[in-house]
Amino acid sequence: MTEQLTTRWVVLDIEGTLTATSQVHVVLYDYARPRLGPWIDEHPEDPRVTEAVDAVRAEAGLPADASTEEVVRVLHSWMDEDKKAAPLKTLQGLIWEQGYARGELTSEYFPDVVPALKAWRERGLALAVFSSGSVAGQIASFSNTTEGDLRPFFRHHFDTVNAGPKREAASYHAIAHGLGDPLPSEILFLSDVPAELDAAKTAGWQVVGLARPGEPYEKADFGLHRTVASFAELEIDPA
Ligand SMILES: CSCCC(=O)C(=O)COP(=O)(O)O
Ligand SMILES: [Mg+2]
Repeated sequence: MTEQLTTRWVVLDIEGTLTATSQVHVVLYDYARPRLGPWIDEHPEDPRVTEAVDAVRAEAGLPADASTEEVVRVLHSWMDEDKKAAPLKTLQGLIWEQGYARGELTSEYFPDVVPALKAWRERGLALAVFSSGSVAGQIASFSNTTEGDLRPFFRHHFDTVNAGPKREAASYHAIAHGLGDPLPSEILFLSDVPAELDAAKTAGWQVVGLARPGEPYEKADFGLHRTVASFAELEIDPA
């Protein structure tokens, strides 16, 4: 079934919406896992790294002088449980940035994604991203994809640091402000996670859930939210 919508902005989640969850949990997490310890030890002067490490220690209840090994043990356990903790996302993003720049990582999207993004842009819609992945990691991931460099597609990037938690309405108010304060009803959020859709809806946004076949949220309870299995089911006109 086709869902017809009218909007100015389309804000997109990444994992489970643009890309398969396995791309993040297997490809990207496996790339980051063995590199976390060396990255921390090799960047003692980088405030992004030292602040993230301090934040891990604090959040995990480790002493302020806990070793890299202890910090990495916590980071690995967070990846095992897919905890979307900001300091983990910061460190992963830096490592992925290098991986994409070196050509060791290439992003792959669901087949319906890039054709839809192109069509929406051609229609004059503006695109932005809101993901738990850090802004640096997001931008890097769009730089080297199986379909080329997609960075020019997106006007804004938001993460849990510059916007806030994905399951809180306040984050969507902050994003709307970052987009230049369009009417909330002129922003459409696409995500696979019902709680994220709830929060965006509370902020007055339009929302559509992605119930993609084979993905963890395929059979989730989306409540009253409209859902599609693919972007091909979305027909979006500019407001
Ligand atoms: C290269 S972006 C990596 C995405 C990521 O780390 C992540 O946790 C995705 O979460 P999302 O909020 O996009 O579902
Ligand atoms: Mg998601």
